Amino acid sequence: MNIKAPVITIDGPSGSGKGTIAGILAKRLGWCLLDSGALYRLLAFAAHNHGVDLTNEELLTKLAAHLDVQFIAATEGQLQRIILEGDEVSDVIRTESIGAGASQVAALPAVREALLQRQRAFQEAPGLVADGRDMGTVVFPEAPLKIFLTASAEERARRRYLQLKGKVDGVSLSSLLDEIRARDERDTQRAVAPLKPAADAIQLDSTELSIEQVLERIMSEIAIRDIAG
Ligand SMILES: Nc1ncnc2c1ncn2[C@@H]1O[C@H](COP(=O)(O)OP(=O)(O)OP(=O)(O)O)[C@@H](O)[C@H]1O
Ligand SMILES: Nc1ccn([C@H]2C[C@H](O)[C@@H](COP(=O)(O)O)O2)c(=O)n1
Repeated sequence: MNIKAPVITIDGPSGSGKGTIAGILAKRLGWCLLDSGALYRLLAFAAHNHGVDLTNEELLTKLAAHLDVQFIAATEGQLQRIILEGDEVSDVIRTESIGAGASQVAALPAVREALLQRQRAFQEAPGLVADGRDMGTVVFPEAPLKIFLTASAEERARRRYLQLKGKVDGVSLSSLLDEIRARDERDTQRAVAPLKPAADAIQLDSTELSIEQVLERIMSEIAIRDIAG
């Protein structure tokens, strides 16, 4: 019998805290981590490096199928590291412009299909925490716990501003808010695998919650379902 490892999915819009929560949760549970947005970001970044236009679905699909990428799991003092074609790109793929490119390539159906098995391959024992936009609806529809994490666009822009201020030149709250709204629009309105809560997802609005309060809510849902041993 093929018993699959349990999956906790965390979907939601940009800046809602998915990546932060997924990373801490995976560490606390000792589970694997899938940052699916990183795959779309890597594709946008690789396309830029190889001179592939972000509208060229055929070439992007080939690039997606052959992406030479390595995720190195987080250790005690270090976050997860991402290596693309031999170079560490963990930080350079995090800019808002790569995020916008990722959102653009993510709207192409053949690109999503090319990345599907690569994402499912992360489902390994003892379990997987997966964050993204379609984890609960498309990639892991059988997941025993699905979280849809949101926060107001203003709060998400404020969080992003605090994160980038002092590290990135010329960052402004109003341009971050515009970028977040544009990405929300593209991610929710695309025809294939749009950002939306799965029918059986628990919706959590983190606008007024701290990171620790969000984690507490999720840990109690894990306990109710008895899915983490
Ligand atoms: N509940 C919270 N309260 C305050 N700050 C938060 C909260 N959750 C996350 N943050 C902060 O908000 C910022 C964005 O969080 P994070 O990168 O995890 O969002 P995300 O949903 O993964 O975004 P993206 O989809 O763009 O990768 C980080 O600086 C993080 O520390
Ligand atoms: N499962 C996913 C994950 C990400 N995307 C697209 C849409 C996002 O705007 C972009 C970057 O993701 P982030 O790193 O900000 O989480 O990638 C998607 O379509 N599906």
